[in-house]
Amino acid sequence: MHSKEQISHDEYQKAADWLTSQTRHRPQVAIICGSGLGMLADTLKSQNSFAYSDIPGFPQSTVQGHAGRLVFGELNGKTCVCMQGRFHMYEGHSLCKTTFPIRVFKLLGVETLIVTNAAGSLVDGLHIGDIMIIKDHINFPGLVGFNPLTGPNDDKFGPRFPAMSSCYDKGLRCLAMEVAKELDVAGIMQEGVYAMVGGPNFESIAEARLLHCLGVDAVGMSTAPEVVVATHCGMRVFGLSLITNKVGKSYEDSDSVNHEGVLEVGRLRSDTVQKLVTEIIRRMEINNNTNNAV
Ligand SMILES: O=P(O)(O)O[C@@H]1C[C@H](O)[C@@H](CO)O1
Ligand SMILES: Nc1nc2[nH]cnc2c(=O)[nH]1
Repeated sequence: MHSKEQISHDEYQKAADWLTSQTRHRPQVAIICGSGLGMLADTLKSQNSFAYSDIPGFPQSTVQGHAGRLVFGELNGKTCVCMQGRFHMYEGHSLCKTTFPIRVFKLLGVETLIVTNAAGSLVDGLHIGDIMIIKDHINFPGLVGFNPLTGPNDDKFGPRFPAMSSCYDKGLRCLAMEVAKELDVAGIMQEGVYAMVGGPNFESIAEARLLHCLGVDAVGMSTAPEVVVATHCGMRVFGLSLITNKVGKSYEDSDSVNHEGVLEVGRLRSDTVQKLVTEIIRRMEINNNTNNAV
């Protein structure tokens, strides 16, 4: 599935112009809700929401737990746009379609992207229900050429060869830990490395052992392409993985993971994730003088 699909600048612009004509909100922060974490969008005040099917160029969500709505609104003094449902490579979307909303957000003036996901833990220190602040990622599809930036570079968004050595903003990671301490949830939070695999199957035991050997703390099926595209166009990025399951590394393990279980942990922890993100957004500094539109 090495997609050659290209999306022109005009197509991103068309979606951005349509949204601008439909809502008075001009978002500074975009939030992507992971599996089972869609209720984050419900916290926005003065909401305007749009079904993905109504937005020019948007793909459709096909996964349970991903509603398929873009919600605009205010959160603790910041204007936000929330993806209630994301797109995954395994749904059959090309990677440039999977990441289509990110460039639309850029054109809307978004400066900061907050990504959330559900992920399986590969290490002893990360338990079900813990929240991992993403420090770095391994983009497995990207390493073998499945990258949303493949194809002619759109210089209006960013450079041909973008650096990825500091894509998860350090200031926001420190802020998240401070907030976690104040909310008394620091005990379930730590930084770690997220790896994206293509999915949709969960890991075999041998794959889990390989990921563990490679230094992966948590594994999932999303996020890295979104972060690559956001970093390429100069956005500040913050990411959280909710640990929904342990990834079995022993042939003696009898537990096996399933999507319903993943969604259930999302529901159980939604309140904590919501409080954390809301408070981080409240304290986050926004550079109002930056005109990010390209
Ligand atoms: O959208 P995210 O990355 O949170 O979803 C994860 C990966 C799969 O889509 C699904 C598996 O249960 O959860
Ligand atoms: N690949 C993968 N994705 C997940 N999403 C939630 N849990 C998991 C997991 O164990 N593996």
